[in-house]
Amino acid sequence: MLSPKSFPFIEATLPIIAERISSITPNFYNRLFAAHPELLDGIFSRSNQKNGTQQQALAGSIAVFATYLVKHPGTAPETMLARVAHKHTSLGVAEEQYPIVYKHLFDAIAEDLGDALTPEIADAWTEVYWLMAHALIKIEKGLYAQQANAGIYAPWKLVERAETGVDSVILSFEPADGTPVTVAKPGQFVSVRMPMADGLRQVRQYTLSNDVEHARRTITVKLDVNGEFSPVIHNNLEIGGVIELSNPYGDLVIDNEGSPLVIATAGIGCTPSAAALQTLAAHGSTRKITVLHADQEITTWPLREQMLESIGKLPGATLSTWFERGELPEGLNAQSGYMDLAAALSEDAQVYLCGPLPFMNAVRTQALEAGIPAERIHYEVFGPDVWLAA
Ligand SMILES: NC(=O)C1=CN([C@@H]2O[C@H](COP(=O)(O)OP(=O)(O)OC[C@H]3O[C@@H](n4cnc5c(N)ncnc54)[C@H](O)[C@@H]3O)[C@@H](O)[C@H]2O)C=CC1
Repeated sequence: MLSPKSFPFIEATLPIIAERISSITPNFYNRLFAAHPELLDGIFSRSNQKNGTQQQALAGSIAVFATYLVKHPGTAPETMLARVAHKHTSLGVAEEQYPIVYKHLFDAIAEDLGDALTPEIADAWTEVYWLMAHALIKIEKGLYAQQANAGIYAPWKLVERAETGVDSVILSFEPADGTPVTVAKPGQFVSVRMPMADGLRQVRQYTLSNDVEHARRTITVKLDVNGEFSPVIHNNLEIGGVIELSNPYGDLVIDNEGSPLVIATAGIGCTPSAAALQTLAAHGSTRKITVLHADQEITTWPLREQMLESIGKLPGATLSTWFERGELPEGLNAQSGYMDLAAALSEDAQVYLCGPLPFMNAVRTQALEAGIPAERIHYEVFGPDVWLAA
């Protein structure tokens, strides 16, 4: 909890920090990478640096955390902290890195605010930083301790590869050494680390799309021709090829039983839902599940066969689909255009969303307007969570 001494300084400077934070974070990352270029090899994504989403996500999380301390003293933004901690642990972030981030972040703040940063204000924001850092370190230690091994990455061998939808590929890996395998949960992701053409390693997180409870990792990767990572996965990885996968992380997990579920996905955003449906079916779940999926057309829907097979095994599941073009398929409760969530919602529903950001904005608004409280609307964002800040 924020000390009474710091509270008025944070309350008074929150608007100025919130306004300046988006120009402070780019300066912070420049300083950090100048002092620690090794962090660009296998931890930070240079694409997210270039397109600014990493800076936005950091700025957003600091602003959200400080606002929380001021508006709800004694509580913490649990969802945000858990989300950040799961991402950090999938990258191997360690306690020793927090003082390094502190130094460069506060140097950037000092440069930006100049004389306006009095010692009292600096002390108050230092307290905020360490409250957030210690909260994260605690969660991250707990997450590391839950793993079957003490490492960050282990080598995994590609054993199966299949095309799905358009431009997407399902990749299944088996352990390439004796590292003990953590059993994953549906909805979790792994970090994938691979060397790029210039030798620098890059990392991306991919949701497990199948086999979550087995000693096997299956991910589904959509090709982004303008991206850096997915073309390497698509073009350079052949059966027998070995890459590095992290232990599984992610807190957006769907339980076998409970109140009615509404799972609304679009495009490649169906990967967590495909894993959840497969696992629910394997456990013989009788939960009431409304599956909604929107895609460009029937042939562009990735993991379609797997999802339809799982839905067929779930007595409580129903499916509705929306397609922007092409002939509407039979038997899939298909409609033209964008998804309309309203008809699927019941008062006690837990709603899970995953898809491109414009889709999530649209369906989240529909759910809120239909009276579903925000805490029952869960979502997965691929990449830095710029949505949370917004
Ligand atoms: N949760 C996340 O962070 C996700 C992010 N993405 C990002 O989005 C990119 C595009 O993903 P694709 O699968 O190619 O999606 P896409 O561009 O094929 O769109 C899939 C469907 O989303 C729906 N949609 C799109 N815009 C909408 C809007 N304004 N309102 C309502 N519905 C809308 C449409 O039904 C569309 O067919 C990916 O490359 C990825 O970077 C994709 C999936 C999940």
